[in-house]
Amino acid sequence: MNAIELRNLTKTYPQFTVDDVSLDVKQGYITGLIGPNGVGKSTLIKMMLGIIHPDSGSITILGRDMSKHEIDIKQRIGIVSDDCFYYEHLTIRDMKKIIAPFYKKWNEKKFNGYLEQFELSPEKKIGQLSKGMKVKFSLAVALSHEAELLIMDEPTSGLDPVFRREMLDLLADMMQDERNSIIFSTHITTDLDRIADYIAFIHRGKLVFNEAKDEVLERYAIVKGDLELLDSDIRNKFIGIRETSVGFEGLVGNKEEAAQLFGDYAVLTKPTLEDIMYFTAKGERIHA
Ligand SMILES: Nc1ncnc2c1ncn2[C@@H]1O[C@H](COP(=O)(O)OP(=O)(O)OP(=O)(O)O)[C@@H](O)[C@H]1O
Repeated sequence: MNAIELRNLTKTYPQFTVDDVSLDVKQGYITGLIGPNGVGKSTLIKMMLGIIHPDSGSITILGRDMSKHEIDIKQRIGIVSDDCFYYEHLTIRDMKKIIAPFYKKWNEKKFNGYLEQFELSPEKKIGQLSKGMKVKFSLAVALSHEAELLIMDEPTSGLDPVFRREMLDLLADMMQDERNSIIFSTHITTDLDRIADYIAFIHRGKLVFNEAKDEVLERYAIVKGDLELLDSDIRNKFIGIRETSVGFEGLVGNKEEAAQLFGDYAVLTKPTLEDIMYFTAKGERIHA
């Protein structure tokens, strides 16, 4: 079963299009949504949350059509972002009084526990919270109403390393219940190395792939070698390539094919998610 099903989603801005994206977010797993700046990650997430509406396509969340059941769906999802549209002039306590009655399964004890754990004072005004504190507050809200699905837009970008680690542990705890799911947009790919099961890679408004992280890391390879190995046919085999005066380093999407092609003449290594993002952006080629 899928926690989220996006089908043929398209949204056009004057200078940018989310272009026919279909994506399944599997229930029971953590999916990382990765991609360089400005490729459409936030636009996709805002569509999932009903904040902006697609020009065409459909969004099904927890088995229900988002365009018809937004209020019911939002009972069951948690939203984590530093941009949560809370009222800036209210204190955390007063904001909670507005939010809590909306949720049928609100757990006040849990919420107060998270405020304490995250060192958030209930007296503090939302407008005075730092970026990281806003993320902590929205995480406290998300974890206090038994959300089955967390939708998180760049949740770790404003967080210090200590809380980042703590947050990843909290997410891992949530995943103990196998019905729960998380989608998590970021360009801090090391967080995903740690916790993601699936990786959805967006580039220039298109989905490049959505695959199990381990399979992605097995399928791609970094190839390093001398410049004399390169001619135009060989260059075309690379998704992205960086050439210097001493040699080249590039990303290929088929490790076996590259191993046959280069034999002992080049060195093949396992890429990181960051390598995949970097070379795909550099190569500017969609290969899905
Ligand atoms: N309301 C809008 N009107 C016009 N263009 C927009 C609007 N919102 C976003 N865009 C454009 O859509 C593109 C994608 O933006 P989006 O915020 O989805 O990217 P992103 O992948 O989340 O980037 P980042 O990692 O930098 O947060 C950008 O070129 C942005 O300028």
